[in-house]
Amino acid sequence: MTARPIDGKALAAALRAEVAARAAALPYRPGLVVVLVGEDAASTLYVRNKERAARAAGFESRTIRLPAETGEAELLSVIAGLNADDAVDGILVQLPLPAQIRTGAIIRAIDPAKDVDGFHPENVAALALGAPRLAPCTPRGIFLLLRAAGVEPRGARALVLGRSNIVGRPMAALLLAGDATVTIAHSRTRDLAAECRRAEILIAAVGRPAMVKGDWIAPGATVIDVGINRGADGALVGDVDYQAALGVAGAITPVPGGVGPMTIACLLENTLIAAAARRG
Ligand SMILES: NC(=O)C1=CN([C@@H]2O[C@H](COP(=O)(O)OP(=O)(O)OC[C@H]3O[C@@H](n4cnc5c(N)ncnc54)[C@H](OP(=O)(O)O)[C@@H]3O)[C@@H](O)[C@H]2O)C=CC1
Ligand SMILES: Nc1nc(=O)c2c([nH]1)NC[C@@H]1CN(c3ccc(C(=O)N[C@@H](CCC(=O)O)C(=O)O)cc3)C=[N+]21
Repeated sequence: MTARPIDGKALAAALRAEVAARAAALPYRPGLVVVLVGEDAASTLYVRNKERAARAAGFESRTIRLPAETGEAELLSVIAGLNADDAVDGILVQLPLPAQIRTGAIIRAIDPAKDVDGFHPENVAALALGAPRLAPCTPRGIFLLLRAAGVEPRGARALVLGRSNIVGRPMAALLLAGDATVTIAHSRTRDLAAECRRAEILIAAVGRPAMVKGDWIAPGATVIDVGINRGADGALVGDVDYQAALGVAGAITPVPGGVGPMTIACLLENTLIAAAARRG
């Protein structure tokens, strides 16, 4: 048996086209601003992809690039300016931030109505209470991928590998809101392989190249690979041993071309949602 690949690139293109059509019908252009502090290679790539997608959707899109040595007070004042700017519907501060800046202080400073990452405590709380407002883009994109692949979370045993604030935790909350039976595994989990093997839906978000082996996967399971890692040859590798998984899983997302493009499409969708809520 060969697993069915889930084409995130195609689904993301469809969602982006839908967002562009909805944006074209508005009497204003939705505005998205990305703030990038320093020059982390992966972040630079992501920011470029995002800017291109936002422009193609007809958004007003801007990237503010600040030097790596920027202080917290300086970044807070940039955010205050964006909060006050009526043309700005969405603010995304690219993570990770340099060590001299407290990430929590920055996230709390963003107007929750413009928090298109869904990382502000108010938006996190809404999701935790089962009534998501602006949901984090990667988990939201994964949820849409599952739906498009015809995978029903309701009643399914789901395993989320990873508990970060940007992927693992919100992913678990969304799956729970979708009536899955959710387990969260992490670096202190005793028998990772055994936990994975029980899952009908396996979401890998650890940041370890090809850590999830073929024999960790239940036959027929749906495998979502969030990992974006650089292999020895510089190529992108996911968190799952893709070749091995193909022979066991029922469906699987590739890297690249799986979760990543959906993250960007959902960022555009969140910006549209934020704009509609702010501007009516
Ligand atoms: N495609 C996309 O759109 C996106 C992709 N990514 C990618 O997804 C991956 C994860 O990102 P992110 O959540 O930010 O990463 P973090 O490093 O913040 O979190 C990793 C999580 O994995 C757990 N973990 C790490 N090593 C192990 C191990 N050996 N065994 C078990 N658990 C382990 C950690 O456990 P503990 O908490 O115990 O330390 C932690 O909860 C990365 O490759 C990242 O590049 C991220 C965002 C978007
Ligand atoms: N505030 C904040 N929000 C984020 O959402 C956020 C962040 N910080 N920091 C970094 C991670 C990582 N991330 C990715 C998004 C898209 C791709 C992506 O487009 N990937 C494509 C292309 C990759 C390529 O061509 O190299 C793919 O997987 O097919 C990857 C990674 C968002 N993140």
